[in-house]
Amino acid sequence: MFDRDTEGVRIELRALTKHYPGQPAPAVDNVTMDIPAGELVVFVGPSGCGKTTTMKMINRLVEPTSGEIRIGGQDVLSLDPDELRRHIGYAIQQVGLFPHLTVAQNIGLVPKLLGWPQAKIDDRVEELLALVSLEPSTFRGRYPRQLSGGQQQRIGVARALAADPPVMLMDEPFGATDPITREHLQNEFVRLQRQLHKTIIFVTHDFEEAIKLGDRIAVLREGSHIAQYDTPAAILDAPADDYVAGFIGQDATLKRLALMRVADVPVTDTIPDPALPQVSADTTLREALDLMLAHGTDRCGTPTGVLSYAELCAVVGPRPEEAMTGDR
Ligand SMILES: Nc1ncnc2c1ncn2[C@@H]1O[C@H](COP(=O)(O)OP(=O)(O)OP(=O)(O)O)[C@@H](O)[C@H]1O
Repeated sequence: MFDRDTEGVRIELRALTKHYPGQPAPAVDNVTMDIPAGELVVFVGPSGCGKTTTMKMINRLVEPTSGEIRIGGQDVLSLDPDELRRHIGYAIQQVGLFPHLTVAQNIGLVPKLLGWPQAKIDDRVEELLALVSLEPSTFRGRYPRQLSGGQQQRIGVARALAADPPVMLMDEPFGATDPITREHLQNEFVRLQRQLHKTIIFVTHDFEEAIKLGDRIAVLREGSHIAQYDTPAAILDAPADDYVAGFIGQDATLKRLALMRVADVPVTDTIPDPALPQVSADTTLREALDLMLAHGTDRCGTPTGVLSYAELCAVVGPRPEEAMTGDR
């Protein structure tokens, strides 16, 4: 199988099509796309455009009508589907934890199927619970009904990571949580992916989530046709057409701030001021701006000094619409 290495491998879709029987048009129509090794690619698009169908063909929960899928160069359609699924992490909104199994048993399910010795499974469960910020001694023996929605989704992500697959498919995995929990899970997930370098396809309706998590975003139309496939910054700077611009909405500048971190901005005032609200190097500029607004100040303390509102605005430069009406 393609997972001799636990870091990501490339995924290639070639003329991939799914026509469900009895439907007038294909749900996925002739899609060709490369997902680079170790990158997180987000599929965004309206309900029914074929995001889930595209994803489910990759782990063969849905059989393609035609086309090719390669993972790490290997032809997926020639592999045994059950065997394939044991080597691809899969996390979904409904989580799908088994109610009669403990957290530890749920996480250990795939490693057990793969024949890992129990001691190795136990170690892995401990490691994964810590990774998703749940105290192992508190949570390993609990049943899913004894967890909050956000905790269940973390277990879902831990379970998908259990056998250290190079490829993860994630279908709105944080969808069922409130905005604060969701933001927390997203931040943790960004941190995790920086360490793990999996190849991840992540489906969401939420363009903000796509910007925050994606190395690249595929904006999809009906039939999974690709409207634009590029980095978040490139899409925000130059949306391919009105359809893509519609996803970005009015606040492109704020979204660009969410892409940058405090560490990206050189500050001129390098004298620390502990009286100011403080941010870390990893805080996004959007969060730094929110903090300034919440404290009614135009400055905040950073690990290297003081960041001002003016410096923060300067990094995003002119807004795209201003740039377009500039001196041309
Ligand atoms: N098993 C099925 N049989 C027939 N049609 C289906 C089946 N599953 C999905 N479809 C249809 O295929 C199209 C694409 O569905 P899909 O679930 O892939 O879209 P999606 O973009 O993931 O939508 P959502 O964001 O609402 O989950 C829809 O028109 C849907 O009704």
